Amino acid sequence: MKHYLSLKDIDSLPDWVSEARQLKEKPTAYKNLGSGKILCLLFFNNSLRTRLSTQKAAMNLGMDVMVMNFGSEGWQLEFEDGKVMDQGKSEHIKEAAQVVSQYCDIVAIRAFAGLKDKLTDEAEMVLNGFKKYASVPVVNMESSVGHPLQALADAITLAEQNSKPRPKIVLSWAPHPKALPHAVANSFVAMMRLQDAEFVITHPIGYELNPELTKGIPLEYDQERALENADFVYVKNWSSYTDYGKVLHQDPDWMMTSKKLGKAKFMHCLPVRRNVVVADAVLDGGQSLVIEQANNRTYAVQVVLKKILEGSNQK
Ligand SMILES: NCCC[C@H](NC(=O)CCC(=O)O)C(=O)O
Ligand SMILES: NC(=O)OP(=O)(O)O
Repeated sequence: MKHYLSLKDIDSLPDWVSEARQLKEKPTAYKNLGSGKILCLLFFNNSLRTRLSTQKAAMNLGMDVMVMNFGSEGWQLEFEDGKVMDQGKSEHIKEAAQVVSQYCDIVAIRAFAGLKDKLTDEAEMVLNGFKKYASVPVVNMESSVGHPLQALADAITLAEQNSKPRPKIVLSWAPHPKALPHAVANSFVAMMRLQDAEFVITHPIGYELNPELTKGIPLEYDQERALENADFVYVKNWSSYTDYGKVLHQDPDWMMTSKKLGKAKFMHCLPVRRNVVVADAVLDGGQSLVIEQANNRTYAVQVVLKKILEGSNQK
């Protein structure tokens, strides 16, 4: 494997999950694999988990890590071909990606959706720009349309917590004051296609995800009905896809509560707005898996980095 850009780069999810769980047992078992290798993390958006878990995973593999925040520290990058660069953008992706490649062995990138223009976001300019012009493997740390490291971590958490042959898993939309991207929900849906589970999506009318990604998956607009007999409830806000990037309403009735959750386990990628997305009692109770999900981010990205390092060592 060269890049890790989406779940399509996983050849066998069960194998990767089991390898990640082995790494969790003995995190420094491959300390020599990354020795002398450098990972460069480029952030165009904020992060807590992705940044620290990726640094930790790289260190577990013996790699050195460099981090750069483009939002506040880097030059503003231009992505358009043939552009007359006489405005605010100082550097073109063509030079930036080639230069960064000279300083590291793997580059990992976070660049969220702008949520202004669907076509621009779906073009994945930042990730694809690096993929095109960088000469080192590229890892997606949440792009416009996907968060495949989160989905891999969630698959690890489900494997650890599930005791049924075919659990019922519900992806439930929640209210939020800001317009948020579709990336986490999209990758969760893609990951669920690789699971043996009864999977249902629930959200208010107008919050349908990209129909190409959700084709064939049951959608239930009645949240209460969707949650009946659920084993796992994955809660997440996203903005409208059809009325692109808009917050249509913030219906507080969609917040996850202990009553609605019933006996199910609660999942969320974090960061989460307490008492808007989910009630305190759920996060503070024994059915919440959010802290373990964040823990598993380390082993998800560690398995990705390990596979890239093993691949590049074979050359
Ligand atoms: N990587 C995890 C989620 C990141 C982002 N959430 C956020 O921006 C929430 C920010 C806030 O609550 O202000 C998202 O939904 O894609
Ligand atoms: N879940 C997640 O990606 O968290 P951060 O945005 O803090 O990295």
